[in-house]
Amino acid sequence: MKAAIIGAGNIGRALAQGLVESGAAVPAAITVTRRNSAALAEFAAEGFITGTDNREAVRNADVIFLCILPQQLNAVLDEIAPMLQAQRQLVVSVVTGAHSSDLRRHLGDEARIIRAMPNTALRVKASMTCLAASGATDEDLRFVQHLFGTMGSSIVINEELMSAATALCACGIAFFLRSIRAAAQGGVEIGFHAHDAITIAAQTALGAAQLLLQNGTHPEEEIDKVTSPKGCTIAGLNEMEHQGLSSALIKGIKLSASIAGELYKK
Ligand SMILES: NC(=O)c1ccc[n+]([C@@H]2O[C@H](COP(=O)([O-])OP(=O)(O)OC[C@H]3O[C@@H](n4cnc5c(N)ncnc54)[C@H](OP(=O)(O)O)[C@@H]3O)[C@@H](O)[C@H]2O)c1
Ligand code: PRO
Repeated sequence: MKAAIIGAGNIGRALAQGLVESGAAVPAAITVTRRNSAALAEFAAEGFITGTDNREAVRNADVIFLCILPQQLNAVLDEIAPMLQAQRQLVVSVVTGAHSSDLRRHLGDEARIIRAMPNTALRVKASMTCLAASGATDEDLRFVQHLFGTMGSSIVINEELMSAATALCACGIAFFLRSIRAAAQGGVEIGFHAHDAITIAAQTALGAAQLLLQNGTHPEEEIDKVTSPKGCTIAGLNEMEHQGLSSALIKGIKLSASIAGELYKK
């Protein structure tokens, strides 16, 4: 696979690294672009093809990943549209809030488009990626599912749920990271050095996630196995709930999803 990553920022970086780490592509088959050429030096040092010319990057690619900000999308689409060969090339957009019909307005009716909503854990092959196809073939979708599957897990969703996916999955990693940081700060208050507190909190979070993913259980079922009667877990949990833990997460995710849906229009 020859890939073009248009927009080598945070998620473009994670994607480039994930593609290589997972063995899906070698650096020499991936062209990464951004306008600031100095910022591409580290990619070049790792063997990626780099450049500031999006058209040139698209010309040589089988798969084009759009990794620019929503407000940068229209200019990029207009720039690459004349180069795009729908028969030969697949467009994968990770851009928040831009519907496939928005992309199609610029790229034409024939364009094969898949929207993807991964998170930065792509770079450690542990992303959750939500996918929705528009005008792409079943084979395209299977290919992209496989691709993101090598960098974690992937799930196909209705495109109308893409803003919800953005909040739960792409922003979600920041929400869980903040939770781990908060737990670690609590850990420091009760006696651990910061580094140990983060290691303990992060591994504990990983264990919690693996219990759910491997056992297919509901979180509350696993919690019931931890909360001894009159014990310290239920005391801690109930205090967190009195302080609004679940409510804060739910409200944050709802706000995030509603803003995700508006970002492209701004
Ligand atoms: N970050 C995440 O975790 C995440 C997860 C899922 C989806 N997304 C979505 O992915 C997109 C990118 O997010 P991000 O966080 O990676 O943003 P970012 O770090 O700002 O990256 C965007 C990149 O696009 C480049 N760029 C801007 N205009 C360009 C152009 N005309 N041609 C080529 N490159 C151009 C920018 O570099 P120059 O200024 O040097 O051009 C920048 O490196 C957004 O739509 C976001 O909603 C992000
Ligand atoms: N980062 C982007 C944002 O914060 C979209 C999901 C993750 O807008």
